Amino acid sequence: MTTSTCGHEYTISLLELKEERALYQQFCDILQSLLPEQPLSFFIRPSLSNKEALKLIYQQHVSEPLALHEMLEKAQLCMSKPVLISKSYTCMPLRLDDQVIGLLWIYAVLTPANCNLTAHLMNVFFHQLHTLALARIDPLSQLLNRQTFDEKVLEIASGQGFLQPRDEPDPRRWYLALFDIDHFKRVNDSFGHVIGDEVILLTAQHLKENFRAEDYVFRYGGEEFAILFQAHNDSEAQSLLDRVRGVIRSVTFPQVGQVTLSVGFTDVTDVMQVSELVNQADMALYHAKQHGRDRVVFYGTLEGVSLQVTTSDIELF
Ligand SMILES: Nc1nc2c(ncn2[C@@H]2O[C@H](COP(=O)(O)OP(=O)(O)OP(=O)(O)O)[C@@H](O)[C@H]2O)c(=O)[nH]1
Repeated sequence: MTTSTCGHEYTISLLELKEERALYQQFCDILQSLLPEQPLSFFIRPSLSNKEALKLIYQQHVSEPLALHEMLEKAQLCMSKPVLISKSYTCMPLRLDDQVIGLLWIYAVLTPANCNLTAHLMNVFFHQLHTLALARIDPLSQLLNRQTFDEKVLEIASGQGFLQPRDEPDPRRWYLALFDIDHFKRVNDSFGHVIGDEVILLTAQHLKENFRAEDYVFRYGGEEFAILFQAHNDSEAQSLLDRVRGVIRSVTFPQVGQVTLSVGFTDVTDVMQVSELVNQADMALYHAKQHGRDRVVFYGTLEGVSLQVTTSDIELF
């Protein structure tokens, strides 16, 4: 962070950033230099999804922080105000569609000048975050798009989680699953592309709802979805994917009725190339398609079998 104290320079420094992690870091650096003596906590929902809980991003000089639910309750007090100032604290909530998607809580009363500048910079930060988030979204399904996929896989394979890992004694590992809607061409041919698009959208929503907020759900291609998710082991991953497959199988899609999915998955190791990882999940998906569809296949169970699949048979992405 520069030593500048100029609001304009702070604004420019936020708008220049094209990567979310750097944007968070910059905003936290700004808070540190703008409010060096103030105890504060800064929370945000990193994906801007209202399903996700607020995460603590930054804290300084805080000895006894308020519980998050207390903060949220207090934030509700300023529904129509951009900033809430009491005798002992200043609260700046960020809102999107009536949801609090971020919260800066300062355990002190700011001067009006500092308060205005901080509120302004918080809005600049949020709008830049929102712009970056929109560039990562597929417009039809509202899932993360293909362009974001490689970036996230590399991030995960190199051991950098964007979010803090859950505090569990038995850590979970990352897996990649490829979901493909079965006989989707028939849906388009029988009902038209508009209904086909609706099936893609509804499937995307069900997938998103059935994975955790910290997992990543992508629209990978036309009727294909890629999921980066966590499980303790291979059998837990298999059960989770089978459950999701079952959920979608039980949905009655308007006009179309039942839709099934084939799924191939593999575990993510830190030495993998993205292409190798996708190739493994794709081989498992291919196997699921070849063995009746509407099933989940783990790449790790394909030893020997995968060798029978010739490269020309595999639809690489
Ligand atoms: N409506 C709609 N259709 C799409 C979209 N993207 C791809 N498709 C169609 O999805 C269909 C995929 O067909 P195939 O690759 O033959 O696969 P399938 O019919 O699902 O058969 P299996 O995968 O073998 O079960 C093609 O007809 C594409 O035109 C999209 O965004 N919207």
